[in-house]
Amino acid sequence: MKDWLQTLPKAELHLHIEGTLEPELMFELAARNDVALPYASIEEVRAAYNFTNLQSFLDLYYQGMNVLYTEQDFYDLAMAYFERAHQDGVVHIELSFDPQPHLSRGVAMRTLFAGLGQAREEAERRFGMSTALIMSFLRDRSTEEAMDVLEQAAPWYEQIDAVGLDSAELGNPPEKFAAVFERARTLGIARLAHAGEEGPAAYISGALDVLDVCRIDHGVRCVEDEALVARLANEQIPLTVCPLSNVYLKVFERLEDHTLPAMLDHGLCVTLNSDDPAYFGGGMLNNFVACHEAFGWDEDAFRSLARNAIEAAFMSESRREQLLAQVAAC
Ligand SMILES: Nc1ncnc2[nH]cnc12
Ligand SMILES: [Zn+2]
Repeated sequence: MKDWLQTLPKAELHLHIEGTLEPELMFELAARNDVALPYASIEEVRAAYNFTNLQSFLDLYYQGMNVLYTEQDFYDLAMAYFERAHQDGVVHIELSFDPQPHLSRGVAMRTLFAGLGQAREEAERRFGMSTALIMSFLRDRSTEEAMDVLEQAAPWYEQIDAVGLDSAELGNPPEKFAAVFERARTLGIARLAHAGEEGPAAYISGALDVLDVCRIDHGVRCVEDEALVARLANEQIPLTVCPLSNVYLKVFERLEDHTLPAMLDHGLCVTLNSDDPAYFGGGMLNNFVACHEAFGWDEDAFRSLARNAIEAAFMSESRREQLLAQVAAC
C-alpha cells in the first residue's frame, strides 16, 4: 500500500513552510548566519520535540525559524521541502508562510517573497510541481499588525493566492480579524483560517460567517456541533486535516481516536495534509500511510481524499483536469 500511496498524485493544501525546517538545515543556517542555538546537537533538537499542546510546539517553531535571514535561506528551506515532497508523490503544494516573526527580526518582506518565489519557480521547472502561496497572520498578535502586514505585501499581491490565520487559537477567535479579512476580500484575495484545531466549533462558524473563508484549516472539532457538521457537509467546505499533527499536539491521544472516520461518515470534504512535517513525524506520505494503518482505508478512499484536495486547490482549471485524470488512472 505504501508504494501505491507514493504514486497517488497528492495535493497538499496545509503546509507551513517554516514547519519544514529539519534540524540539519537549522544547524547549517545557524552557522551560516551566526545565530546561537539553544541545542548542542541535532539529536538534542529532535529530543525537544515532545509537545503537550499547540503552544508548546509554537514556542519551538518560532525559535527554530530564527535562523532564517536571507533570500537564499528561504529558497533553501522551500527547495529542500519541495524535493522531499516530490519523493512522496506530491504534485501540488500550497505553502503558507508567517511574515510577522521574520519582519520582527528585521527581515524584509521582499526577502521572503523573493526566496520563496525562486524555489516555487524551480520546483515547477524541475519537478513539474504546481504551487500556491498563502500569507498567514498570527492570531495571537494584534489586528493592527496584521493589517500593516497586509498593506506591506501590496507589491506582491499577484503572488498571493490567499491569506490565512494561524498560531495560538484559544482566546483568539476569528472575529478579532474581521477588518483585516474584509480588507483582503476588497482586494480580491481569497481567505482561509485555522479553526477548530484546539479551539471550539464556534471558531469554525466564526471563520465562515465573519471572515468569509473558502476553506477551514483543521476543523476537526466540528463534530461537537451537529448543525455545523450539516452545514459543512451541505456546502462541501474543504477541511484541511493534518492527522499526525493532531496526534503530536495531543488533540487526539492516538490516531485511532481521531474524528476523521466520523467526519467522512458525515460526508465532509476532507483533505489530508502534513502541517509542519519537520516537527510532526514526516510529510504527506507518512500521513497517508499512518491513516491506512489506523483506519484501514482502501485505494478508493484515498483516491477520493486526493480528489477533494485537487478540487479545493488554487490551480488553473487545466491543471485541475490533468491531476484529476491522473488520480483516476492511478
Ligand atoms: N498547527 C498549527 N496551528 C496553528 N498555527 C500553526 N503554525 C504552524 N503550525 C500551526
Ligand atoms: Zn497549520
